[in-house]
Amino acid sequence: MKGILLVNLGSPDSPTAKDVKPYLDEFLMDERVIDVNRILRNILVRGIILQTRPKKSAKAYAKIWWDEGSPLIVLSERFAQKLRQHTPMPVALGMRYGTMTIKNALQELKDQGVDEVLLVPLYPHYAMSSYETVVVKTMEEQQKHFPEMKLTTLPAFYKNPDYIKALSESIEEGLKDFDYDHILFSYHGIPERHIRKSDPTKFHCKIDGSCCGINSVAHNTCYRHQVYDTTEMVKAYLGLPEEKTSTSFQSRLAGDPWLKPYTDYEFERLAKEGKKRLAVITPAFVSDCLETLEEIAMEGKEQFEEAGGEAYMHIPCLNDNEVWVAVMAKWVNEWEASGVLPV
Ligand SMILES: C=CC1=C(C)c2cc3[nH]c(cc4nc(cc5[nH]c(cc1n2)c(C)c5CCC(=O)O)C(CCC(=O)O)=C4C)c(C)c3C=C
Ligand SMILES: [Fe+2]
Ligand SMILES: [Fe+2]
Repeated sequence: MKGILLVNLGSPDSPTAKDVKPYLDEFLMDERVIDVNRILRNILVRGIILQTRPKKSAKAYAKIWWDEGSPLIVLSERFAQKLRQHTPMPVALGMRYGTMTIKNALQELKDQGVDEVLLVPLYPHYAMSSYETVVVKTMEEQQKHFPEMKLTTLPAFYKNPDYIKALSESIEEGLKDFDYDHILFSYHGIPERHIRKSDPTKFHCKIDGSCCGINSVAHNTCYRHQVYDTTEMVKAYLGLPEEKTSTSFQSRLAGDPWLKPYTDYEFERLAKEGKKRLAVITPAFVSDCLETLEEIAMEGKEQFEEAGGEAYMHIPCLNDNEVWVAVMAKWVNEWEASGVLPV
């Protein structure tokens, strides 16, 4: 029997430093997230970052935590629950980091008689620190614990017309009562080095957009290329004027150069340029989470208003939006019926 495994990033069990620490330890010790050799990663993560970050992150989590738990987990569960109503197949939900493990989710599917799994990384874009690490971890767990299971993976859906339609319509809905001067597409950042590492040709990606018009196999794994494609396709779908939109990258850690422009600098630039009413969308995330609810909806608002902005709105992620659930149901049900995956 076929079944569906949804995988998102994960969250700590509670917004306390005690629970945030082991979660961040697992997250940041992932070689695809902090991609230096193991010894250096140990020093960097355990010797430096984890000395102070858990307390700071726990405070941020406490600001967005819901009675039911972490927004990312609750919203992913709601999405899974709605998807179950649209497909006859068993649907399980696992997280790349934390206690809701991929192994347990695979076990849940096995217990329901599933021997053929479609893995759905809940990320629209390919990055080694998001999509790729989910695929690698799931393959490891499958080979180790469920060798009899067959595993297929949904491709990154950043330019799939059904996804673009669902995302665009959700943005349109979010904007219906907000008269905006500008829409900022803010994506999670990654170190520039990750772009070069993920380029199979080793020479295509120039990290300035000059390469993106040249057809290349590199685009299949280029996060920067893919997010700009999403922005352009949404702009085209909604007929948004060029001068009223821009793209930026949020959530960087100190150290190496990350993809630019940085979202926090953009808040200041846009406000100073007289864009008084700003809408922000965050399409790197399918579910609202710490990075959208705290960094963008709370901190971002403050930064924009301090720089002279007057009105600010964060448009929610797709979460358990009905159109989005129907799109995912269409993709998984087509896979069940004919083995065909969306492109
Ligand atoms: C080297 C560090 C990081 C990389 C690279 C990175 C890439 C990346 N992350 C997401 C999605 C999410 N990240 C979230 C939180 C988060 N991310 C990092 C670091 C990197 N992410 C940290 C340290 C944290 C924890 C919070 C903090 O201390 O600031 C979340 C939110 C999780 C939640 O519980 O709500 C998401 C989602 C993507 C898509 C991505 C690469 C494209
Ligand atoms: Fe992150
Ligand atoms: Fe390119």
